[in-house]
This record gives sequence, structure tokens and C-alpha cells, in this order.
Amino acid sequence: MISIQSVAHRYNGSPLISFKDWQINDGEQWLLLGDSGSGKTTLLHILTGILKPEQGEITLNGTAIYNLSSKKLDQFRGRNIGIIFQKPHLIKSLTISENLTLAQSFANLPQNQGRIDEVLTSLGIADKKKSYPNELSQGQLQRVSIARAVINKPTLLIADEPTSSLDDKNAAAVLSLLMQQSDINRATLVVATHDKRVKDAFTNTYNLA
Ligand SMILES: Nc1ncnc2c1ncn2[C@@H]1O[C@H](COP(=O)(O)OP(=O)(O)OP(=O)(O)O)[C@@H](O)[C@H]1O
Repeated sequence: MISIQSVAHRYNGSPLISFKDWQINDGEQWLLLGDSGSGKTTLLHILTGILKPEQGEITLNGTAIYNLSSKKLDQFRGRNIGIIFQKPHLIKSLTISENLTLAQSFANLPQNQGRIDEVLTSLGIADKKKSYPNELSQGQLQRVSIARAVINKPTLLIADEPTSSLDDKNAAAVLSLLMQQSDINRATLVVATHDKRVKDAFTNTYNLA
């Protein structure tokens, strides 16, 4: 379970952005909706341990994440949280398989080729394992980014604007893959977007005013 309590943040000299309390139960799928500039990315960074808020507390499965040392927090994030950004941010000189191995080692987990094969197969890109990122299409790269996010079986899967640069068909495909992967891996899913096309797929919505 994730809980956000009395959280507010202010960037240097800017107005305080307050976030209403939010409780996310295990396995739930949530849409985080808000206009551009409303604070979606800020809240995702707070949720994932990247940005310590000026006020408030975030607990993930009972751990108050900002009470951890930065080293512990990095390891905690690597093991418990999978993040999908708008762009894949893969390492170009490494194969798809090596990029995924790297995600395992960042979390201090042993290399597990079987898990890599399993995830790539479930995303329909097992044949791209030995390819380099520049040999893949945008849609395939987006799948690799989902693979990297779920490789360590995170309890929380977060996607920041995963569909905004995609056409209707690809947007629907990526969304259904995210939901499917959250089901297979029993991970809680939070998708931040201002893309109204994805609204109907979710029953739980957290709205930023
Ligand atoms: N590093 C920063 N320093 C100062 N102000 C920032 C910083 N990052 C974001 N902001 C400001 O905080 C507010 C919220 O930004 P944020 O990026 O969280 O919004 P968003 O909802 O994700 O927007 P978008 O949909 O356009 O990505 C905005 O007014 C933005 O200008």
C-alpha cells in the first residue's frame, strides 16, 4: 500500500503546490490526471523517491521512504519501483538484453537471464534480445522500456505520459501492455497523463486541480 499524507512542495521561490491525500491499495490501477503544469511529474518524482517534498510523508508498504539513507533509497527504488518515461533512455552501446541486465544489477540483484527472456516474451519482443536500441522501432523501444520497468518485479509501476507522443493505435497498445504487465507482475499501476484518450480505461482517478 502507498500512502501520501499532507504532501506539499515548493520549488525555489515558486508557489507551494499542495497534493491531496492519496491511498493506493496493492494491485490497483490509477490514472493521475492534470493539465500541463499542474504538478503530475512533481508528484511522480515525490512518489518514487526522486524528490523529497517540503512537507508531508510518503510510505510504501510501511516504509517512510524519505527516512531512508540515499543509498538505501536508491536500492529500494530499484527493487520496488519500475518507471516508464515518455522516452526510453536506453544505453545505446548495450544490447536490449544487456540494458535489462544493468537494471538487475542497479537493484543489487543477480543477473537472471531467464527473467529477461520471460519479460521480453510477454511483450512480444524476444527476438530483439541481441539487438541494439537503434535497431528497434519506436513502438518496440517503448516495449523495452516497459520490460526494464517490470524486470525486477516491482510492487509499483509508474508511467509518466507514456502515450502522449503516440498515435491512437499505439497509445491503446501501450496502455493495454501496461495494464497487462501490472496484472502479470501483480504491481500497482499509476499512469500520469493529460491525454484524455486513456481516461476510460481506468476506474480510479486522482485529479490535480
Ligand atoms: N525544477 C523545477 N524548478 C522550478 N519549478 C519547477 C521545476 N519543475 C517543475 N516546476 C514548476 O512546478 C509546476 C509543476 O510542474 P510539473 O512538471 O510537475 O507539471 P506537470 O503536470 O507534470 O506538467 P506537464 O504535463 O506539462 O509535464 C510548474 O509550474 C512548473 O513550472
